[in-house]
Amino acid sequence: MTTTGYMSGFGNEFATEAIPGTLPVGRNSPQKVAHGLYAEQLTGSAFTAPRGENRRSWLYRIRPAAMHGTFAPFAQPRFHDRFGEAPVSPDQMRWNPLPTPEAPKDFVEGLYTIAGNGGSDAHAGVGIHLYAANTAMRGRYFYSADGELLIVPQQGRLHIATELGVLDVEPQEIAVIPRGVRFRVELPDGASRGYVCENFGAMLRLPGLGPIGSNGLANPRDFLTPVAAWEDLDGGFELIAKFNGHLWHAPIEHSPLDVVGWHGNYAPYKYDLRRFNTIGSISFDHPDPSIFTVLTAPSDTPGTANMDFAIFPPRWLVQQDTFRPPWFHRNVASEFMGLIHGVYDAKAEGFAPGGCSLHNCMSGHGPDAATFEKASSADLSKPDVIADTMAFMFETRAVLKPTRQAVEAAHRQRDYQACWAGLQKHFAPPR
Ligand SMILES: O=C(O)Cc1cc(O)ccc1O
Ligand SMILES: [Fe+2]
Repeated sequence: MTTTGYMSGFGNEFATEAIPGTLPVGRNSPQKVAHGLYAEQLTGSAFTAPRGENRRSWLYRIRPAAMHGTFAPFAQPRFHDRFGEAPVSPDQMRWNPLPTPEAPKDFVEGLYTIAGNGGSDAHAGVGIHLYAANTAMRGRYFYSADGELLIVPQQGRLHIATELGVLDVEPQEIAVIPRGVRFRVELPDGASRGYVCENFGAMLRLPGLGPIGSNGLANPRDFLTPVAAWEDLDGGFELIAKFNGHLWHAPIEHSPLDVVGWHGNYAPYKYDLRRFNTIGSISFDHPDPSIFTVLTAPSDTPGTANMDFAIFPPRWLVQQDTFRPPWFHRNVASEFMGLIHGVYDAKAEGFAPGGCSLHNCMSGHGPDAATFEKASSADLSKPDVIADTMAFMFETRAVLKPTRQAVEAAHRQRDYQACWAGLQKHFAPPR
């Protein structure tokens, strides 16, 4: 039964039942569960993780997750963890959008790994994937045991039916599916594309706000977790798993989306990026992009994230005696950027919605020549408004190694570095 609806809050202890009386009261695993269901715990953190980090949910379902056939390798050669097979150069790189598939492709078939680092063994790093798909997943369910999936649709809505409920997301919204949670994606608008960050590290969370105070950036109540929804389907279905860097599939005789009620704090969620409370300088200078962090996945080193997810939303620029767009820079972190909507303020041309760029550790980058010329002579007595735009960045601690298919792709802009070639020498030392 497909119930739709959401519960608000980030990482809350939720409780939801699609049939009243499903959830046991005062215990998790009674001798007999209501309505003939099975109880099953799904744990996303070490059992003994500190309370604030501890994530698990109790699922009350028609059949346990253990019931399926034997896994065999699943051939989808574009989706994998083989980062850096081609030499990893420090070149700045940019790509046009992934072409729309000609043949039918569902979400899993449409995934295309562009870069990554680390892996599931290390519980550190990320896989960065694009997707371009045109059909619903039919009779097919997927999960990643390797990482949680941060899904950023760029074109076309996604109807994501998960074990814990249904998420409907549209471009400028994101969805996060925890490691291990099984789901099916349908495409209400047909041909769809976007970006996926598979986070092998500690789970994404809201950043600390420090002196910003108790409100701002992404506010917890704007995160939405689905209410329980179940389907009771028998048939010859397929369960696809990403496990230890490889894809596997097993026959399954029923839909695994059969959870009638659940409670806990390990669950998928969605967030509308347009709700982000953007904070910036109201005096001078352009702040570090950490001010735009939506979610962060920490590493073992305090303050040095495995991965940060930052956005560049519409905002006012009012800084005085300041070069207002992003400055020229080099960072220890590595930056993968995508554009969901509109134009990005550091790139006048060539960074297309659906496209992406990679600026690795210590590789110089910044505004292109056209943006530099315009911003260095802009009238600062008036505020600028950056409207109708949504870019994002997956920023990682370790070098992002592009895949061979990404380095060799026809849709890679081999002339990307030329965007800085027109920067003039203006040096005029005093005589
Ligand atoms: O490279 C980029 O465009 C992303 C970025 C934006 C910004 O405002 C400051 C630093 C930074 O890396
Ligand atoms: Fe940058």
